[in-house]
Amino acid sequence: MHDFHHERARALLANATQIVEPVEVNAAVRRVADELNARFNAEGAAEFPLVLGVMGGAVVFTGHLLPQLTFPLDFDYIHVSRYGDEDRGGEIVWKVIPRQNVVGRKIVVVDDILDEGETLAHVKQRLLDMGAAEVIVVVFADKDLGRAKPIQADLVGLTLPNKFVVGFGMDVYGYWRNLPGLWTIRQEDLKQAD
Ligand SMILES: O=P(O)(O)OC[C@H]1O[C@H](OP(=O)(O)OP(=O)(O)O)[C@H](O)[C@@H]1O
Ligand code: HPA
Repeated sequence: MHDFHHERARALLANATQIVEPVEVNAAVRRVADELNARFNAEGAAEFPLVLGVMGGAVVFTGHLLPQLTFPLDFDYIHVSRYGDEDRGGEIVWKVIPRQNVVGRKIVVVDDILDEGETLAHVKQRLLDMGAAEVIVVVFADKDLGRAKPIQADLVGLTLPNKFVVGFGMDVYGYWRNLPGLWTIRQEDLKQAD
């Protein structure tokens, strides 16, 4: 079983193409941090936002972003999945739902990627329905689908081409969230390929 996953993960990466170097990834995180710092450190701003990481994909971005934020904040996470171990989105499955600490708060939702936008549209609506005062959506990457999405991010680190991407928290069939740069998976290696 482990041999199977090891071989499959290595084969997927062997055929993949690197599209963003780690140095560019880090620069994108820095830009997002600078924008958040400018907003929440602004003259007269006395806000205390709740930063909410959307697990699992957001784990790496969140881990890099938080130490670069220079204003007082609260941190918590939610866990929601729409892709599971697939390369195409399906039903939204909540694994850890938002807690009551979202009520009345200004929330900075942090996720790795805005793809079709279904996940974050659902997350934002749920937070507002629970009584969040404001929801600011921050994504490391926004995939350029060439069409409108049900939600737009308030802050974006990088815009990516319309290809299946792995690295910096993003996985293919559970593999390679740990890559420090971004890679695209060869179309023929995806299950959805005909
Ligand atoms: O814009 P969408 O098309 O809805 O896709 C974006 C979502 O998909 C990924 O999560 P996934 O369901 O793969 O779970 P994961 O975070 O555990 O990888 C990613 O982390 C986003 O939350
Ligand atoms: N890669 C990995 N996970 C994803 C993607 C992607 O391109 N889109 C949505 N979740």
